Amino acid sequence: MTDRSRPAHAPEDHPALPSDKIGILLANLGTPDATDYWSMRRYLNEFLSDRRVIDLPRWKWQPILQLIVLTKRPFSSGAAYRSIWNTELDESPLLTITKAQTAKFAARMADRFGDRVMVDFCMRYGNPSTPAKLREMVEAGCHRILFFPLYPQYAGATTATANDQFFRALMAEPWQPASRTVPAYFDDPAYIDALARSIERAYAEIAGRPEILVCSYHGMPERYLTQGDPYYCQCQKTTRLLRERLGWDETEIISTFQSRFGREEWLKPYTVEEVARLARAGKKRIAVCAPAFSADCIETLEEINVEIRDAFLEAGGESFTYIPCLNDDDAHIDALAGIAARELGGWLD
Ligand SMILES: C=CC1=C(C)c2cc3[nH]c(cc4nc(cc5[nH]c(cc1n2)c(C)c5CCC(=O)O)C(CCC(=O)O)=C4C)c(C)c3C=C
Ligand SMILES: [Fe+2]
Ligand SMILES: [Fe+2]
Repeated sequence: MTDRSRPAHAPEDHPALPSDKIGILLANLGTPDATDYWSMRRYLNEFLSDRRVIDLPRWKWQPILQLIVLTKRPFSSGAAYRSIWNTELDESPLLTITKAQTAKFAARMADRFGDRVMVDFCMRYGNPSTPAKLREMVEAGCHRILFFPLYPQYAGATTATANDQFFRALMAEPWQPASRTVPAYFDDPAYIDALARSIERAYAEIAGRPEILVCSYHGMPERYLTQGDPYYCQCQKTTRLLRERLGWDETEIISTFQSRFGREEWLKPYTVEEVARLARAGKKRIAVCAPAFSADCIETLEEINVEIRDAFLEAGGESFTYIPCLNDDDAHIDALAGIAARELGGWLD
């Protein structure tokens, strides 16, 4: 319930106003509401019509998207989502994990700042939408909002488009809250430490140490890098900092890029080709982690843990360990809470 009261010294007939709060709105990519053809089509249409994701001119891309991609892909992607779906809650894993992260993060913020801070999450595509969640926060009396895209590495296709959607939603507010966005945290020591600890934990449980750790990042067209997107460089830096924190040498950890979409050249090496090459080069045991994803999703649970695993085993590999994303791991939530507290500087003093 929104806490409303008449401002001090205001006339008797002044409308009651909601209390002055600070909102922290966590944001992730989005996910379909269901796995049937139309739910998948609606989601993919919104996602793949975003010019931050596919930057081709509309006249060129929209006929290909509407007449070719969206007649086929909703079937194949729907089948992939069905294989990982959370049937108990009837939602995608990304949504289940984002809810768990938000609950833990909200508890951390309440411990630190009490009830002046309100925490919620939204998605860039699909539900819960960014405009709907911004409206709820404003309605609850948030006059300041910290918008927090949950992508460790900045990409135009993720961080910037999430921010764009938030700014568009702000345009519709008659009393616009003061707003800040949280920058990428690819080199944040607490995030690197949380990743390192998750890897140390996984390695301690594997019988026979993996010969190499593959850090598989979601890919993007190579052209975006040459046009100035820093994503590739931030991924490389995350891997280097992780290696230094683990105290490993360069032969024990590499960066690769997955999820190629379309015919253009994407960032290389491609994970699916690299794991097969490693197997053919005699590596029998590998581990794979996915530092660009704050939550496990179709790209990790299906693409890495099924397709990329198969590619390694078919090429002669013997042991493939997928190390889950940080999800609602305490060290991850502590890292996110530390970043948020820093970015709130001056608002709660
Ligand atoms: C983590 C960073 C991400 C970048 C960079 C990114 C770029 C990017 N993605 C596509 C196309 C697709 N991505 C899809 C799923 C997806 N992508 C990310 C993250 C990044 N994408 C996440 C977290 C997810 C999972 C969502 C979930 O519900 O689990 C998909 C949909 C899945 C499918 O149909 O296979 C597509 C398509 C492009 C073209 C792109 C380019 C910059
Ligand atoms: Fe993607
Ligand atoms: Fe994929």
